[in-house]
Amino acid sequence: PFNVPSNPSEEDLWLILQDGRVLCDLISKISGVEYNFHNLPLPCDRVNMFLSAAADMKLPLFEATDLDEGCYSSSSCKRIIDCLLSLKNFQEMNELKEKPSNSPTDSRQHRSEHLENPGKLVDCSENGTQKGHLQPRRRWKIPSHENTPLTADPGLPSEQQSALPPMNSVYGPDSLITDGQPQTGPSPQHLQQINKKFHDILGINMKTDSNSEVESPLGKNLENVSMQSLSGFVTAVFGNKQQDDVARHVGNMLRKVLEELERCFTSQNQKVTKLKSMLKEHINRENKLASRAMLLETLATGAGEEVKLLSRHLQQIKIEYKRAEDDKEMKEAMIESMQKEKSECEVALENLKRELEEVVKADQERFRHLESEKIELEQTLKAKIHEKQTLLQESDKKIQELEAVIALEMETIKRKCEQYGYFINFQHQLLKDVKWVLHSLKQEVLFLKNGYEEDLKALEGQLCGLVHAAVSYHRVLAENRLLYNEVQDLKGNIRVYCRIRPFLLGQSTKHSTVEYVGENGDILICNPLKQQGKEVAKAFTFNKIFKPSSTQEEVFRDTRPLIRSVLDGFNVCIFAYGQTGSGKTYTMSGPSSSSDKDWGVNYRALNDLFEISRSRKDVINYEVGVQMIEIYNEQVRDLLFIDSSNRRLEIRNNSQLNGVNVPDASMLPVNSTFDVFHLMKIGQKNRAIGATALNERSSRSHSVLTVHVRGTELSSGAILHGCLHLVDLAGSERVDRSEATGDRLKEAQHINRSLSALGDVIAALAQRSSHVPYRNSKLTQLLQDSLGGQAKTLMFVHISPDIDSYGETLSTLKFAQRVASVELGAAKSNKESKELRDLKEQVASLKELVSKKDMEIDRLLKGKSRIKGISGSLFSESYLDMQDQRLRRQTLDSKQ
Ligand SMILES: Nc1ncnc2c1ncn2[C@@H]1O[C@H](COP(=O)(O)OP(=O)(O)OP(=O)(O)O)[C@@H](O)[C@H]1O
Repeated sequence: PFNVPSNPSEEDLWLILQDGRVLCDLISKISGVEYNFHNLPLPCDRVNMFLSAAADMKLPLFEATDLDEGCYSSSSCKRIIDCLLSLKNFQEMNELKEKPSNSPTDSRQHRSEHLENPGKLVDCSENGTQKGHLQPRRRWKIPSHENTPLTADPGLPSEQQSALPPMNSVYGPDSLITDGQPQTGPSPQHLQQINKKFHDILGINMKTDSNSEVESPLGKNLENVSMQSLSGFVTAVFGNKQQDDVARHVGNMLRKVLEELERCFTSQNQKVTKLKSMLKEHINRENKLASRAMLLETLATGAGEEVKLLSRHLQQIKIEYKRAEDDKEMKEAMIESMQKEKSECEVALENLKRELEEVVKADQERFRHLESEKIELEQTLKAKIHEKQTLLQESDKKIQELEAVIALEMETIKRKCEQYGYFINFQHQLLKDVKWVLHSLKQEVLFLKNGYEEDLKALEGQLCGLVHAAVSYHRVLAENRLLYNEVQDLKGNIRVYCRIRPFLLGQSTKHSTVEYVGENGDILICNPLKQQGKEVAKAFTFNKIFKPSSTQEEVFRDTRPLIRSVLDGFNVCIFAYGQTGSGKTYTMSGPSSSSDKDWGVNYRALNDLFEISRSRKDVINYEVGVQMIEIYNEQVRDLLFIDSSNRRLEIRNNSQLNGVNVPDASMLPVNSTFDVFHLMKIGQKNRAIGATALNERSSRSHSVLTVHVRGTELSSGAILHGCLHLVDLAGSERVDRSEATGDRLKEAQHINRSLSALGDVIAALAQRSSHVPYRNSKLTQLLQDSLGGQAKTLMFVHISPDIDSYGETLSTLKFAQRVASVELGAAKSNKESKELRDLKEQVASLKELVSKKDMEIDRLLKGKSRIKGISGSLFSESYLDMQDQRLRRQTLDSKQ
């Protein structure tokens, strides 16, 4: 409806818009307000009028200068078109208000779309109602990939085409606007080109269709490429490759990328130079145009119509100039971005170069290391070769030396062989001589052998004699034992010796109760203070009386034979009886600080025992054990207890237990007198523990030292047992005299009871009574095996000569006499009886026989040792042992 040519060009349309008249007509028509723009002479005033009217209608506005820039500036163009479209929408809405549409839904939709986004150019192109209006808008539509040509628009003038950037450049003119916004990234076509090149560089045959197994991330728009797809791509490309292959591939790839980048840079540089030259041309052309404009302006002053034309021309030139300037700006921006890209590429290139250099450096380092190793190895090998060569040379030398030595040795050996030959011949000769000597020696040996055999036979005879002698020796020994026992029996199985204690220091020696002591065991006791004739002296007879002057040795002398009986296998019991302080302990043990001279019966008996056992060691092997027991208040206690529990012990009358009647008491083995001393000290110490301040324990209890002897006859292996009891009895003083009460009375009663029980037992034995009351006291129970039978009993009765002890002395002697009278009674009554004389003769003859046998044994022993000496010089020890064993066997056989 406006003054528009039927087929306007783009420039025509812009010129119309710049004139402003069409715009003013249009807005007057649409708004219904009459604008008097005809009065306005200048196009810019008319445009300003339009813009103020559009502002009143609250339409989106543009700048007046936007019309000058026109289609060469996308932003200006967009603003203008937004404004016009809004105007158009405004008109359509007015039309709708006037006449309702046949398809209200479509038009409403259409309208609403325009209202929501009045500047959306796509809708304009699709809306057929806008045909014939503003045709150049087609150029600003969003280009699709299919429709966008990759070459220049043939519709454009050649000048404009040359001003546009080439279509294969990064930003083509068709990619300038996307959804109404200027596009800042590369075009899809360009990305495809890059992708293709990238594949070419990688040498990867990638398929870009949707069915391909591995899709290159470069096949998509780079904005959408994620790191996962890139890593997937890398895994797909390199996943099944070896590490070396990957390194090689990456190396190749980097090299190709570098090459490509360099190539890009060179092409970009070329383009930049080209653009620069184009820019220069533009500037030249602008200069030309400016000069032309100046010329035209001068001409315009002359011609009115021509001026109009010229002004048009000028306007056109200005537009061209503007366009050229825009073009220049765009190219500069492009150059800037390309330079930026170049610098980024250069940085990347630098990084790659640096990495490459590092890799190369590492390789070179490795190579150098390997080289140095190689050199070292070569040097080592050379050294070793040299060493081996020197060794080889040395070994060669040594071989030569050894060969020379061997040759010398061979010479020496040859010489020695010759010498040995002579020597062997000489030895042969010598051997012959030796053989001859040997023969003669053999003859001599045979002669000697015959002589020795004869000697041996003689010796054998002698040995047989010796064997017989030995057999008879043992027999004689046994006989001797029996005879000895018979002698002891004849002396009496129960013997009572009386020992008179000397006066003690401080005691008056003026009056002694002992009136007379006879040589044959008689003793007269009287009270010197009593008037003569009133009381007769009391006479007692015992086996022997020891005077106060008797020494310990003398006292023991008559006891010694009984010790021998113990070793012969008989039981012996030695008692010390008497009142307290009468000297019992003195007799049995001796004074406390005793020397050998003062030793009591105990030590002397044991000393003898060990001496005799040692003298018999060739015949019998003795083992000696000791027990020490105390009987206090009819309770048996061990005096050699080891543990602290000194418990009460039981007496078991069992003679089959080798005479050990208190098996629970400690039995300690002894090998010497010293051992016995030691044990007795322990016993006395333990006995003293029970003592009180008032009473000595020793006077209130019986102590029994029992020596058990076990002898093994070496020749026959026969075993004999002997037992020696050494009993220190408690004080025998009478109870009524001591006027004791309480414990003391009880003790005294026990003592008296046990002593009278002992007297009863001994009396029963002496009378050979059918019943012997052993069980009446612990003491008699304990000594049962050693009282009666073949056992020997010896009682030392102790009396004190002082007048104060007269009564006790009398009672003691009476008790002792009761024991002794049985044995001695008969002899006492008829001392001169024939029986006794016979007995004495018999004893004398037996003694003679025993001494003879002893002599015979001595002789045999001497002969044996002599023969042993002779045979020792003639025969070896083993031979003699053999003979000895043979003899022993023969002896045993003969015994059997
Ligand atoms: N034959 C003796 N020669 C010299 N002194 C003696 C003799 N007999 C005993 N004595 C002395 O008499 C004192 C008493 O002797 P002993 O202790 O032996 O008597 P006891 O009968 O054992 O007394 P107890 O019943 O208290 O043990 C002691 O000092 C002792 O040295």
